Amino acid sequence: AGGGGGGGGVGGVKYGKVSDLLDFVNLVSDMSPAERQHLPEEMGVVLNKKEMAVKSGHYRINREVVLFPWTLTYKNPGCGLVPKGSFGKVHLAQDTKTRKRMACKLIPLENFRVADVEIQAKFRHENVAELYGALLWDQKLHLFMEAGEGGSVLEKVDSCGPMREFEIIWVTQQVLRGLEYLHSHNVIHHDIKPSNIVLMSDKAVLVDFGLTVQMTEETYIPRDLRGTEMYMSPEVVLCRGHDTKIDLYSLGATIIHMQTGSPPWVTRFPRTAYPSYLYIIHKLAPPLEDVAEDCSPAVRSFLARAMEPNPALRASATELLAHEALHPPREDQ
Ligand SMILES: Nc1nnc(-c2c[nH]c3ncc(-c4c[nH]c5ccccc45)cc23)o1
Repeated sequence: AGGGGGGGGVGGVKYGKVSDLLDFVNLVSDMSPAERQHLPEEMGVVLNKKEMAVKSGHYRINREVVLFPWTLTYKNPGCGLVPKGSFGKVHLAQDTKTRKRMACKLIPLENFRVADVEIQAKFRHENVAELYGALLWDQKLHLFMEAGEGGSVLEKVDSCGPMREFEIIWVTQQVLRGLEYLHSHNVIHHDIKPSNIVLMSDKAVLVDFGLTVQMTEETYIPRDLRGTEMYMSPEVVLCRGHDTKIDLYSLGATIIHMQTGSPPWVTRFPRTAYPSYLYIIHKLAPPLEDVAEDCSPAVRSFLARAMEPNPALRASATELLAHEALHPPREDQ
């Protein structure tokens, strides 16, 4: 897959379908380090025929595409490289022929998991960052994806401070639509937090599927602790099995971060004194004391439903989308 064929050219990059891309990434990830040494220099599958112009089987950095540091939308001193995702640096990329701007995540082969790509390739939704193609150059996998040029919610909050309630409601609706779709396919994102929500002019999308899990049973029994502590639900901390409801708890924690500028817990339990929050979450969740003082009663009620400690009683994405907090009466009504 990807080697030599397709595109009628000499390079190893071809246009293909999702199944071709999955064959390619499985082939590459199954290889031993020794076998990887003998891979062609350039290899890959491009899904997005419209906006990625493969030329005679080639799609080369600084030829068919250029990568450059992401000039942050805000003035914060970011090094121009987007904060690392689960296992990769994210650059801004631009196709030299179509001018299409994309996000390009570089993942060293030794860190690459097929799950990184599989979910994004198989499940397409307007609130899930679209995967445009996967290419291998000098032992690094380059994932080309839909770019959120407004940066992530974390950058926005770090640079501009707490968000206003109507902005929080807008982001929450977008995230819930993406989660409702993923959960309807038994997919758990597993790392919902401000840095994994990126902004475009007209929507927000979920990114970083490196910890994603596709459930085959009612409950997912984890082998390891996955996610980011401050946004983690009590049932994940307990490690006795969980389901898609964990993403809604993490969304609640993300809302607290958007409205106060800090994740839950850290203001009351400073990181300097608490190396881990797992016990605190287990004993004290939900962190409703960390909800912003000026939070509206409707959003406060939303948070109680999203962060209900018992996942069986916690609201689903569909139920939360119907919550009154997301349908505030218009000013003039
Ligand atoms: N870990 C991860 N896996 N996939 C992505 C990703 C896909 N499309 C994207 N678009 C934008 C950004 C992004 C994050 N912080 C930023 C700050 C400034 C500008 C852009 C950004 C990240 C992505 O990120």
